[in-house]
Amino acid sequence: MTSPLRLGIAGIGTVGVGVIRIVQRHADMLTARSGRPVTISAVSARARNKDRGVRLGDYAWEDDPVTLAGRDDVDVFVELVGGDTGPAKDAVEAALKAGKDVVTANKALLAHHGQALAELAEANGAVIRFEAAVAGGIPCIKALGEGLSGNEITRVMGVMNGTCNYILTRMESAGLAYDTVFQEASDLGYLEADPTLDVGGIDAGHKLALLASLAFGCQVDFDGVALEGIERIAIDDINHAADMGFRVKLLGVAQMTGRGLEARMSPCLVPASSPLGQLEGATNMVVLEGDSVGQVVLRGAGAGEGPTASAVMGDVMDIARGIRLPTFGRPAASLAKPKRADANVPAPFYLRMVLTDKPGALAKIASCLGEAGISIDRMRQYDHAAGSAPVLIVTHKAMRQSLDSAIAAMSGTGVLESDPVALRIEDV
Ligand SMILES: NC(=O)C1=CN([C@@H]2O[C@H](COP(=O)(O)OP(=O)(O)OC[C@H]3O[C@@H](n4cnc5c(N)ncnc54)[C@H](OP(=O)(O)O)[C@@H]3O)[C@@H](O)[C@H]2O)C=CC1
Ligand SMILES: N[C@@H](CCO)C(=O)O
Repeated sequence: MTSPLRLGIAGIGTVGVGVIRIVQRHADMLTARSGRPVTISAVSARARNKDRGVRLGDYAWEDDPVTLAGRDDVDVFVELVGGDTGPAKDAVEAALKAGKDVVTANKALLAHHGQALAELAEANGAVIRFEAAVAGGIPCIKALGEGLSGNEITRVMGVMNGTCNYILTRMESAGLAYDTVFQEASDLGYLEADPTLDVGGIDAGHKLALLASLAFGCQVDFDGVALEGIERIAIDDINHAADMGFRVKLLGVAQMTGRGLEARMSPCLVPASSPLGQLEGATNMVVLEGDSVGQVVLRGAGAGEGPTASAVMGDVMDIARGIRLPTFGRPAASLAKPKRADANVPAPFYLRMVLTDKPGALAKIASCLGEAGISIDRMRQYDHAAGSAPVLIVTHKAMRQSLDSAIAAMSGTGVLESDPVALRIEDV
């Protein structure tokens, strides 16, 4: 029989346990599909005696993931610890230096160190696979890197943080305030240990940076992703959007423009009738656009034990079958640093603000927009509360930079009671 592919799994939390369950449950099927058995030699985590609800007795134990990565009986190092520094990074580097292939779900690690790790892998004849790092169970890396590799990719988009989509859709369906739903998400265990990673758009930004590298053949450039979180979205924004036929989504968009690579992760208004607009709960959606294929929409679970382990195992199976592709779709040395777009493609914007209710207040705001070259499409004062006037404005297409300078000018008028909320209306 062909020699087995032997895994060393570092991290036996949610995802690691899911991977072990698949290997144990589907041993015969995996062998039949890949032509060789897939086995586990050793595992590593912090707490050796913790009951993880899965059989571990057949596997060697290592306290240190770096030692695990260097074991002679490990062909593929499966990194499911997490974090962009510390044991995850040290162990992945050790595995690659030893010429071992790496499968990881760690978007933070690759968003920050993807280029260096891809170079290290190639220098040592190893491969890195990371399907689980972007949109959990959705095989979007494989779709982009393989199925669509005959296309020039024109745009990639996605709702890639389930927690944020849960919060935004639950606010709308239950009419609840952000803080209330944030607490619900926390009680349900959805939030990362540091919730800013979710609601600040950072986790989804990591994922977008990885997709953009594959899509546009450039180095991973997480610092080039313009990030904005959902913390300032109020139930008023959700309701106004719904009145106009839109939904608010934390949307990632990456596209190559004449000005360079535009990559942003921010709350946007999308048509309620679009596939993205209809995405409910903690589900993810990735939209890929190519010059020959047109638009491809992938929808599925972006997190959780089963879906994420499914993606990890897809990568393991490719390695078992002998499929060896460069980390970001082409040799690392050929990936150039992307030129960052100095301005975004223009779009209409939604603006909500609270003004001091006094004569001329609205005129001052309108003139700030006019002086920045921004034309107003719709404007209304929608409520009144003791001296304050909430106002909603929808602009014609404008550059975000122009809008930001208009908002900066507004803050000098003395009529703003709080910083305006500005949301791009995205053409999806
Ligand atoms: N959970 C999900 O739905 C998804 C997760 N991911 C990514 O997958 C990776 C794993 O996530 P998840 O399974 O949720 O994380 P968990 O927190 O559930 O598990 C992390 C595991 O790593 C172990 N660990 C932590 N520090 C060390 C260390 N210093 N040495 C050895 N082991 C260590 C922990 O040990 P112990 O159990 O003993 O504490 C635990 O087993 C992360 O990169 C995450 O971003 C990606 C997509 C979805
Ligand atoms: N915190 C992430 C987990 C999956 O990466 C989410 O909510 O989507």
